[in-house]
Amino acid sequence: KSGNVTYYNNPMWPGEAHSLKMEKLLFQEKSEYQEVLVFESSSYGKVLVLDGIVQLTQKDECAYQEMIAHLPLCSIKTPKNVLVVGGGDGGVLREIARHNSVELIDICEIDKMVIDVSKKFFPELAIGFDDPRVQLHVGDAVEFLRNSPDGKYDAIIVDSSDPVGPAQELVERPFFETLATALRPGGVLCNMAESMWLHTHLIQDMLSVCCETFKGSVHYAWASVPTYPSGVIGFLLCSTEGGPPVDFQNPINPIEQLERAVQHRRELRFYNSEMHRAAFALPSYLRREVPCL
Ligand SMILES: NCCCCCc1nc2ccccc2[nH]1
Repeated sequence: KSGNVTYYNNPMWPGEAHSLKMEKLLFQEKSEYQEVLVFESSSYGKVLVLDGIVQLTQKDECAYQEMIAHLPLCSIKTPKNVLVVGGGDGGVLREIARHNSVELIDICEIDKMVIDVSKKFFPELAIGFDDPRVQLHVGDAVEFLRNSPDGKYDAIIVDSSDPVGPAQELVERPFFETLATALRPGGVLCNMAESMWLHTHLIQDMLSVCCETFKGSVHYAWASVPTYPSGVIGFLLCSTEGGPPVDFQNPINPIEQLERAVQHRRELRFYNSEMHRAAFALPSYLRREVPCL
């Protein structure tokens, strides 16, 4: 049926309602972990919703997928082994594949339905799974990392949903410690870090845990994503100690050099080295609130 899909009273945006006009309902089922919904919107293309929270739309997914992948990968010289936690829609894999220094892309997604739904309705994202470097692991990332050798990864990207469901454990201290152990010295972590307008306390909590856990550098960056409540989404960037210091604000491995190398992939729509630098400019209230920046 067509009409408006409106989300009231979600704890992620108390006191607000967010609405998109729906042309056609395409998929709605409960997986083992969450409700998975796909609909054709009037103005943002197809929309993927998990437990009532918009995860991506065809129109603005580029901002999120490109930033969460290239902010970390353009901050180190030659990323080789990369791990994606979550990311079952495949969009981040599509972006990582642009980096020809990458040799292995492990992805650990807990909900197979997200992968299957993306392949059916979002082929321009699920194309990420076609890259021969991708190794798919369906399951819990905590379990996956328990069996992973220390210091295996140059970069880890946590493309999670909100910590109000299957992703709850991904924002707690033990998991950040597990991530730090899985990274090589001077390795980088980038995880989805909510809205600086709505989740300052959650961001503050995550940042203070990361300042203690990652003895390298810890930074917060953000991007405009109109279909996320408050219109912005943040990224937490951390590097482990013991390697060359990582200066997140000045991409040591600029995407523009890579672009010349690999022409046949879909071109970037959002990320570039200027947007990379700009993403770390923070409002004063956040700079004051955020320790160790
Ligand atoms: N896994 C893709 C990213 C998911 C982000 C979901 C998200 N982004 C938000 C922004 C403001 C409020 C709630 C939000 N929930």
